[in-house]
Amino acid sequence: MLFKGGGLPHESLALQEKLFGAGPDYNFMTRIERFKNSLVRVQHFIRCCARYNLHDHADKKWFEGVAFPNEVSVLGPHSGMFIPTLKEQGSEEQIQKWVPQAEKHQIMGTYIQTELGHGTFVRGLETTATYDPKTEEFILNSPTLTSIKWWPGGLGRTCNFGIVMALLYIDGKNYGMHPFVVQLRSLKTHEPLPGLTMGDIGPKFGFDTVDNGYLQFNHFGIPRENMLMKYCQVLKNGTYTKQTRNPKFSYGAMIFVRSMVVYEVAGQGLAKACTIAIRYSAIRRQSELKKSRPEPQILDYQTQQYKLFPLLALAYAVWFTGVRMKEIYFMVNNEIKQGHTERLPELHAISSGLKAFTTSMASWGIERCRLACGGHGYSAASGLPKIYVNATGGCTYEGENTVMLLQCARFLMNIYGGVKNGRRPSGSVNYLGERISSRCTLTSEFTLKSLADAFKHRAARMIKEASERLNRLQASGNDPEDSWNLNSVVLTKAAEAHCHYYMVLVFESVVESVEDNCVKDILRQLCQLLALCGIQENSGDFIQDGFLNNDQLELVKQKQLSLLSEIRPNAVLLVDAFEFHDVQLGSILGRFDGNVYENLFKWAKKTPLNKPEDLIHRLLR
Ligand SMILES: CC/C=C\C/C=C\C/C=C\C/C=C\C/C=C\C/C=C/C(=O)SCCNC(=O)CCNC(=O)[C@H](O)C(C)(C)COP(=O)(O)OP(=O)(O)OC[C@H]1O[C@@H](n2cnc3c(N)ncnc32)[C@H](O)[C@@H]1OP(=O)(O)O
Ligand SMILES: Cc1cc2nc3c(=O)[nH]c(=O)nc-3n(C[C@H](O)[C@H](O)[C@H](O)COP(=O)(O)OP(=O)(O)OC[C@H]3O[C@@H](n4cnc5c(N)ncnc54)[C@H](O)[C@@H]3O)c2cc1C
Repeated sequence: MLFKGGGLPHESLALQEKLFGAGPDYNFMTRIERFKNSLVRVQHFIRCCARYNLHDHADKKWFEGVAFPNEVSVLGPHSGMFIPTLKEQGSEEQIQKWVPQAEKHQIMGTYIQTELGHGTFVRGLETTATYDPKTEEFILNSPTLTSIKWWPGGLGRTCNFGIVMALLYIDGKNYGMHPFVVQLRSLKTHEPLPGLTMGDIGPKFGFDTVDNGYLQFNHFGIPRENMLMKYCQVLKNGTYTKQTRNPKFSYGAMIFVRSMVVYEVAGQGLAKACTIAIRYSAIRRQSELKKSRPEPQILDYQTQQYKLFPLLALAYAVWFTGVRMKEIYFMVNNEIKQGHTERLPELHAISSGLKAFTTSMASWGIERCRLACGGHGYSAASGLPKIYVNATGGCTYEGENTVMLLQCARFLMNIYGGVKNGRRPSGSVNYLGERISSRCTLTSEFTLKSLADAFKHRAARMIKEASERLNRLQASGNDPEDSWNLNSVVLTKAAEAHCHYYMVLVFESVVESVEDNCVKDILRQLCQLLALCGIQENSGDFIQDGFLNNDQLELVKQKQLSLLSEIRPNAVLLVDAFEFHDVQLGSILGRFDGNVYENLFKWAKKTPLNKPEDLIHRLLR
């Protein structure tokens, strides 16, 4: 019960729904069958929302976790981007008009930004929305091949509405990117409206249950009232007005999803993978530790513990960090709504940095879990391939990870520059204003404070060095842009060090807040392991300036190894504590009852290749 709190009743309700628990096996379906199956589930989910009065986004999420295990449905873009953007960027009138229909699923929408030629560089997008005061319409157009919208989830076949990000033109003047509500398909026939060419972009690495799509506009008119006008307005006569505001408000949907992805994608994905790999490692027996003794559980091999327990610690860390990231998002967003925008840059930086840092770590960790399961990990029955292909998408969507780290670094450079000029930083970067000790306080006790301080030292030093290197590059004649590019590897590493410190700090604060001494001790061990592995894997960063010496590094290694044995008795309990139901794991290896072999055999017998099939039979005869 460490995690779930108020979510359980909704999860139990969802688990009672036969359609979610049973049905055809995902692994034996073609992509089209997967997509259709997901749509059937979407419809049932919508009925359940009405039946159980599910309105709150968080309540629905519990349900979705059971209805769409380890996959994204078309409801993701609808409830995660379309509705929040309407709410955040629409005027009161617009919210009244569209949000109730969208919440009742009478219209289904998505977020249409990326184009064939540009995803990362939002200012390079080419779709135009030209205002015509005579008809009081915006004319949407795709002027080039590269301007065709490409990727939006649900666009291919499902959605009948979308929020299209396009360059606003009035009287030949470009006012930059703005959001427009666009009806895409007939509400009667579901056919694309005239002037739109659209469809699915084809098979992908994962995301089989989502129809990521393309959309080409051919001078397609929409009413003036369809530009989202909370912050900027276009009057009937074509006058453009805007509130004093940060132009980056129109990037708000991205900040929201980045903030959610840390928990929903990285935290959940890695925790599920660890659950599967650790439970299976307690079931699987192989080789011998001692002659003539029973084969040990593979979890008793130190090397297996060394593979999996750091990932378990990481899963806890990412989970806690994801919860904290959500809290920060809602807190700062409330401040922004009340006109206090001071913390927007920090929110952008920390959500970009953590989204990148945690999805990369989780993606790497899920693959390690799969490898740790040997041959059976390679089978779809393990559930790990599906978890991996869907979670690793998080490294790319909502801002490619390197680019996101560079956004975080940009903020860190601004803050560090400010500190040099006497400004006091606050929030997640307040340590940049502190005098950081150059002496390492780590002793064999490895208190959480001393470990966090080591990460603080590393982050502060790497940020300082990245800033100084940037200045040197400029001083030696490079312009600011070239200097940035020539320094960008160093900058991404500084951003990672900042995020790493943040994650260790969050974990430490969670441990300190736990009252039950037994739970506290176990979590402390995990937090220590997380930090010690971080030090060892990045040891160069800690010894480069003499902060850590060889003796201390040896202590780090020894403690890491002793923690493996200390964690071993609780390992299975620690993954059980995530409380994933078998339906959510979708894994034979990770089954709660441990009946792995019997069910693998049953599963293999069901595979379609074992069914009588004329052509195969003829070819093989
Ligand atoms: C669908 C969601 C479902 C559910 C939601 C709930 C839970 C989530 C869980 C799961 C999600 C599951 C599935 C979803 C699956 C997929 C959905 C995917 C959707 C998409 O991918 S939508 C498209 C996303 N696209 C991007 O992210 C593009 C990335 N690029 C950019 O953001 C920008 O172009 C970039 C790189 C930031 C550069 O912008 P720009 O060139 O304009 O800025 P500068 O670099 O010049 O910087 C200027 C200045 O502005 C600051 N800044 C930049 N961005 C922001 C921002 N967003 N907010 C605030 N400030 C910003 C920047 O730092 C600079 O500041 P400075 O001058 O230094 O002070
Ligand atoms: C599963 C999935 C779902 C998606 N859903 C949606 C959706 O619903 N709506 C939507 O609008 N979009 C969606 N997208 C698109 C997604 O947002 C973009 O693919 C993403 O933002 C990355 O942009 P890109 O494809 O242009 O990558 P690119 O920018 O082309 O990246 C390619 C490489 O170039 C590097 N690079 C690019 N710019 C820089 C730079 N400035 N500095 C250093 N390196 C750089 C990157 O690091 C990367 O290594 C989705 C994508 C995926 C994979």
